[in-house]
Amino acid sequence: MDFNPILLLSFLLILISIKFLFKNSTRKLNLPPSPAYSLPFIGHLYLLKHPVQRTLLSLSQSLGDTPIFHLRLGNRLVYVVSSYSVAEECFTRNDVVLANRPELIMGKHVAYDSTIMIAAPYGDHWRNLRRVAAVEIFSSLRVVTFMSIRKDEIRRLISHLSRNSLHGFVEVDMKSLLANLAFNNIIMMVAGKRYYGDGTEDNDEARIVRALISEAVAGAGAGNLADYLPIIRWVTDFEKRAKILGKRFDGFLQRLVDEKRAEKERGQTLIDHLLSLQEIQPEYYTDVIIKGMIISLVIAGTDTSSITLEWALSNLLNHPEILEKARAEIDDKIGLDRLLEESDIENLPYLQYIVSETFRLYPAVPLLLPHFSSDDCKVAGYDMPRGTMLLTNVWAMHRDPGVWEEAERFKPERFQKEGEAQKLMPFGMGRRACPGVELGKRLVSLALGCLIQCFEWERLGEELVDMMEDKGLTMPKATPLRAKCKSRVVTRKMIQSMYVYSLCMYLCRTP
Ligand code: HEM
Repeated sequence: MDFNPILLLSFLLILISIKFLFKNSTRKLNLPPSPAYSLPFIGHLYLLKHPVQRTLLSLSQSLGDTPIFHLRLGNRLVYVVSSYSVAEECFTRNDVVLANRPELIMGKHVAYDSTIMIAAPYGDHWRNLRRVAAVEIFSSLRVVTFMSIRKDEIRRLISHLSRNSLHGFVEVDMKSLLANLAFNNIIMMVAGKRYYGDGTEDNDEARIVRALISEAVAGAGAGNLADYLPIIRWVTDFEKRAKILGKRFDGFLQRLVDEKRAEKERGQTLIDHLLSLQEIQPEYYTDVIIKGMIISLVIAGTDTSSITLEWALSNLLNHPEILEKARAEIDDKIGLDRLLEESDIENLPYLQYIVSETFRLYPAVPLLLPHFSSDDCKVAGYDMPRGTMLLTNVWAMHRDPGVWEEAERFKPERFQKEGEAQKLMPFGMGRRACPGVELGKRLVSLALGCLIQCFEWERLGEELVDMMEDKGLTMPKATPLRAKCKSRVVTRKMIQSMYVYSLCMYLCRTP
């Protein structure tokens, strides 16, 4: 090939001008502080250790307790916010600009090219998904209609726990039982079927689906190197695994949709409603839209609720005096003749304080989902260029000693003070905040209240329950919760009434 010096010179000149322009444009920007030593190519990625929320808090402390700082993570500019007031500014004044989501590998392969509600960019398509979900799942009417599902699933959990615990303490694996409760609850709303309980625990599909959810949630966290460094995509099998996961998830979702489609009459589940919409507007309500809606709810609504319950129960086991106080409140207001109902929750302030304190110290999504700026904006007086990823360290905000007295202590009583709950942000804020707040809070409060009312609880031994967190998008416990429980008298009464009810139903049906 001929060597052309003019071409080479022009190429070098272009490179120098691009570098000069880029330098000039970034020099003018007033960026928030940043840790020293951003290495070539990887930037600050070498600092990102698990659990990421703890690392990010240490970094903000090392920069003089700054409420906002920036990191260069591979080829991304990332802002980290750890103060309520700056987060509030992001999700009020800058809410539209920051309502976007960054493109992540899991989003591409598991979330139908980031077209599903949790991952979609801000715009008409996302607005439409939220509108459909608001009508079909999150409206006050639907939340009340689904109450019978929550109640039924919790009764089944109690009945399962009581099986061997009527006459003494038995050891139970609470992590998987709570995960089953949350998953059944969602899938009943979505498809009208349940996967766990009734002796179906060993059902192959149930085990596969639980593994799929765990893998998707674990791989979608903010600490995933492959999302920042293209080379990691090439040299590891992360992307290949994400593709396989996406295919397997899709297979499960398609089966759910096809099962419903094959039924002769349309029922009242979310899939039924979406299939009816598909008949009217087939070009918009495609199977991908329906499957995307289901996966959004399954991923966002399962682990979040069950993990919160696991943390709450772990705290009660480590603080028996708080557990006793909660039980005394329930016994006093409801007694031992009937099971706690959702309508009782508003009369159980101490139970509500325990739930709020769990959301404070153990927010299920510690960094919210990542946001992404679709335009230049200003945050806390600093410039935030278009294309910046925003991580909101809610975990750190909820432990800020300047905001919370004895911030590290599990102390539900703090919420007696009016206005304290308004300082929490476990569901995010603004346009992109969690639409499942009401469903999540109701399930967590009712399930926790019933578990306190129906059982005595003990730790496995003298040792406190381990309270370290594992990695992922949500904040699972590093050590899954196992505990000992023993049925109380109210449980026996509930089981007897369930038997009587089943017997009556059987006799009514028998000619
Ligand atoms: C204790 C329970 C729950 C917690 C702590 C929780 C928390 C959150 C958080 C922090 C976000 C991200 C907000 C942001 O990025 O700014 C979120 C988003 C979301 N949550 Fe929840 N959630 C819970 C339960 C649920 C339930 C039960 C459902 C559905 C049945 C649900 C559906 C969603 C959806 C669809 C999104 C994505 C919203 C969007 O991007 O437009 N969540 N949730």
